[in-house]
Amino acid sequence: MKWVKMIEIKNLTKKYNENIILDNLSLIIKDGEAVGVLGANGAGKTTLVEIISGVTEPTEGKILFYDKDNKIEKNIQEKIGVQFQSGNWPFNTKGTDFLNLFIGKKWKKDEYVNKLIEIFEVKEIIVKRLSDCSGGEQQRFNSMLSIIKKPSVLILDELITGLDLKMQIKLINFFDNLRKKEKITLIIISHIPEEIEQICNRIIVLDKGKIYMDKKIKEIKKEYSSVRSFLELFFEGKLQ
Ligand SMILES: Nc1ncnc2c1ncn2[C@@H]1O[C@H](COP(=O)(O)OP(=O)(O)OP(=O)(O)O)[C@@H](O)[C@H]1O
Repeated sequence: MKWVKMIEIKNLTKKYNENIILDNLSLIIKDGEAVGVLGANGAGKTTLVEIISGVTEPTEGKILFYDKDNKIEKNIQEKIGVQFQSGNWPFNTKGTDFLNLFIGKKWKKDEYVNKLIEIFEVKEIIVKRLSDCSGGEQQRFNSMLSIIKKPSVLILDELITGLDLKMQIKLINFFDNLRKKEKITLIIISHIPEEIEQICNRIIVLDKGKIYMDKKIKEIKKEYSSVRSFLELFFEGKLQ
């Protein structure tokens, strides 16, 4: 089957003052791929996905979606769903306020939204002030919001960090099935190799703002038996 180039990153550099966070990075993500982005704290993972989603401007370089510049085609970014690590909710905001805003009052009768509320177990959470919710509860709500508009590219930043094991298993399976059924393109940042191994078919390892490795999960497993063993060698500095 012929593959389609979905996201193309060309010579991307991001600097904060004189600090180079992303260093002349180029990358192509194909339609329907599930890419895991790994690397140490501060490697530039969140900055990279913030730039892809349009939250942050690059210092240099370009992001193209289906060969179109995202600066010109702003509506392309509406097809991107993002779940970032945490939300800064305005005081007093409830989950239901966000649902009213995103979907309109009709969300109560929307079958898809109600199914998501059930899967993410947020029925009791959305009626509380988000600032009063626990970290894990906010995380569940954030993840649910990321797919509420049925995006064609979904970015998950540390999806399961801070969730209890039951929820971790449930959400990994949910996103894995969603990707297979809906054929969405997934970009997942995680420090949990098993999450990446189950959902993704490719990994990108960032090291100090550069791509250290870009490989198919199949090849990683063949060479190192698992993503965890590969990462252990990487972080111990035992890879060439
Ligand atoms: N708004 C900002 N201003 C200045 N420096 C920033 C800003 N945002 C990020 N950085 C810096 O950029 C670097 C990369 O941050 P980023 O959040 O992309 O890393 P990460 O790989 O996602 O890390 P983690 O695994 O800890 O989440 C860090 O050194 C961070 O301090």
